[in-house]
Amino acid sequence: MSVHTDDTSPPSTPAAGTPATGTPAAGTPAHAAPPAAPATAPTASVAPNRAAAIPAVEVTGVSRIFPGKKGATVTALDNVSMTVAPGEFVSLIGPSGCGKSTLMRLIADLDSPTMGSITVFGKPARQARIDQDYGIAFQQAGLLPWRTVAGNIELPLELHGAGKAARRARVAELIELVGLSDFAGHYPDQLSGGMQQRVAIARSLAESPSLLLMDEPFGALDEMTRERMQNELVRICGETGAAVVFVTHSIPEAVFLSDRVVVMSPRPGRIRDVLSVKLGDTGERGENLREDEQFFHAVSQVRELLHGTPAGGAGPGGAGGTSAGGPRGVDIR
Ligand SMILES: Nc1ncnc2c1ncn2[C@@H]1O[C@H](COP(=O)(O)OP(=O)(O)OP(=O)(O)O)[C@@H](O)[C@H]1O
Repeated sequence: MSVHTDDTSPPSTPAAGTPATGTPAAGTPAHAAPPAAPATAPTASVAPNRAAAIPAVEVTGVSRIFPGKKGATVTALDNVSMTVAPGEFVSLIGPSGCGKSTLMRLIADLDSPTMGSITVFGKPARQARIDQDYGIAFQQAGLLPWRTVAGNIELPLELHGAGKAARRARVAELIELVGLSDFAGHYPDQLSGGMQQRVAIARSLAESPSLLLMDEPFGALDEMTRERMQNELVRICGETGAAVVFVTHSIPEAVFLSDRVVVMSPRPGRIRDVLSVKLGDTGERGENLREDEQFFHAVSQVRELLHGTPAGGAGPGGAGGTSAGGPRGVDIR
């Protein structure tokens, strides 16, 4: 997924030195099973048992239309509605150009919807950005090369005026959380890509956000490192209780990490379907899950949905079609 060069730097990740190109990522479980949603605009909604809580993210009827060439327009998103519960991990998956990054950027208030509204913990996206209510992790780690691991992680705390002692204590905690205790004094160019990504994730967690926006954070990593990072992300989300909106092109990654997978249609981006993937609480999602039959089953379901054949066999307009009837569930607990 791409983020365009007119982007501003991510809000809660230190702006300085963060490339203008990149992609976001991130959370924990909640299982969606909204009753009915309009067939024309499937809605990824919050699970009934969380309905009382203020959603981490609420996207309502959002469209984003960009000016195109010669007076034409590009509809990147068309009437998208989606709710992410506190502590829930939701992945967005869909063909290239379907608007995943656009949606992320709107949630992060790096861009504004043409129509519709977005709230983060009940606040307008703009206010949530000002209040630093979320952390962002991008495809490129975006670390400052002249700062050490500790210095990079510390930056958002420094920028927001935290005292030295508090910063040091928090940085030590975060470095341990991402398993880089032996590398606190190293510089980014002394680290592997996976280690740099862990630094970026630690930095995005510095201010203990209740929401992480992650746009293909592991996209540039080799498969083994990527799986290790996924395991770590599950563990971190379990420990912090953060909600996560996570963009990926990898179906197994989405299934492994998520409570729900939101499948988007080709441009103009709409929510085609929502799959509830209940593959266990964070503590239960270990390596063995990747070999589990239910995991493969969920992967197949998402693949079918992506190809436009809803899981369950019916076409998009059929009984088992879009999430108008609620997300499908795969539950191996
Ligand atoms: N600032 C912009 N100006 C014009 N068109 C844009 C702009 N940003 C995005 N678009 C268009 O909106 C559509 C969605 O782009 P977006 O980057 O959100 O897709 P994506 O799903 O993230 O793609 P990918 O998976 O390839 O990264 C694309 O057709 C893109 O060209």
